[in-house]
Amino acid sequence: MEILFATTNKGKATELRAAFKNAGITATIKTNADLDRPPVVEEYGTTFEQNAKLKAHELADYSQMLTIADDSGLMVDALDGAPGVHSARYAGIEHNDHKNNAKLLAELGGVPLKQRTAKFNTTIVASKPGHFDQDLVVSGQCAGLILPAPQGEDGFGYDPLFFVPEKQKTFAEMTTAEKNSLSHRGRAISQLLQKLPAWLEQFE
Ligand SMILES: O=c1[nH]c(=O)c2ncn([C@@H]3O[C@H](COP(=O)(O)OP(=O)(O)OP(=O)(O)O)[C@@H](O)[C@H]3O)c2[nH]1
Ligand SMILES: [Mg+2]
Repeated sequence: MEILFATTNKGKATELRAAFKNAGITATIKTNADLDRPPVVEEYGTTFEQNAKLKAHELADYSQMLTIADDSGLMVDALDGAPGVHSARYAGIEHNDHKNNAKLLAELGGVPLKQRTAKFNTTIVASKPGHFDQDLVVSGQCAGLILPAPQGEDGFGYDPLFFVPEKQKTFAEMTTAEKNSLSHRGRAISQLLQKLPAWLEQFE
């Protein structure tokens, strides 16, 4: 089986491929980087589900492949849920992980650790070209704390700041397998893998 993962984020692709492999699924996972001039999707939705559907539908139309897309974000309680659906472009137009992390730390300046609670969400949508009214939608969450300084070298995005109390580690201090075992994305992917076989059957 060949699946397109409609993403430009290499970290997401690494985690999804590892989770599929760990579950014994032998699908070939392609991403936008494997396509010739893939469309750039404008993520103008106001929810994770809307943005995941925008990515899945545009790339499914373009590639005519079975397509999944992931829209994720970090919700920080002391910031009233920001950056939320705007997590990728938190630092503005010229954003990158480093600038996003710096902005997050600045916004949380002076807030004590106990009040730096946050939650990650991943929503994944699976879409079949021509059948967008039958999308499969799953989500996963993970709770943690935003540290006052980065810790760890692995992962991507806000990983060095996101501390998971049960493990006493940030996501950036975990292996891919360990992060997948408890992360928002890992949980969404396990929902996806549970539901995918029955969802695919309706198209046979
Ligand atoms: O610390 C993190 N651990 C994660 O597990 C994680 N997953 C996503 N993110 C960040 O949150 C935004 C999502 O935006 P997003 O869903 O639009 O993704 P993206 O724009 O990077 O790629 P694409 O899939 O849209 O092409 C981006 O800034 C990502 O870097 C994470 N940060
Ligand atoms: Mg994006």
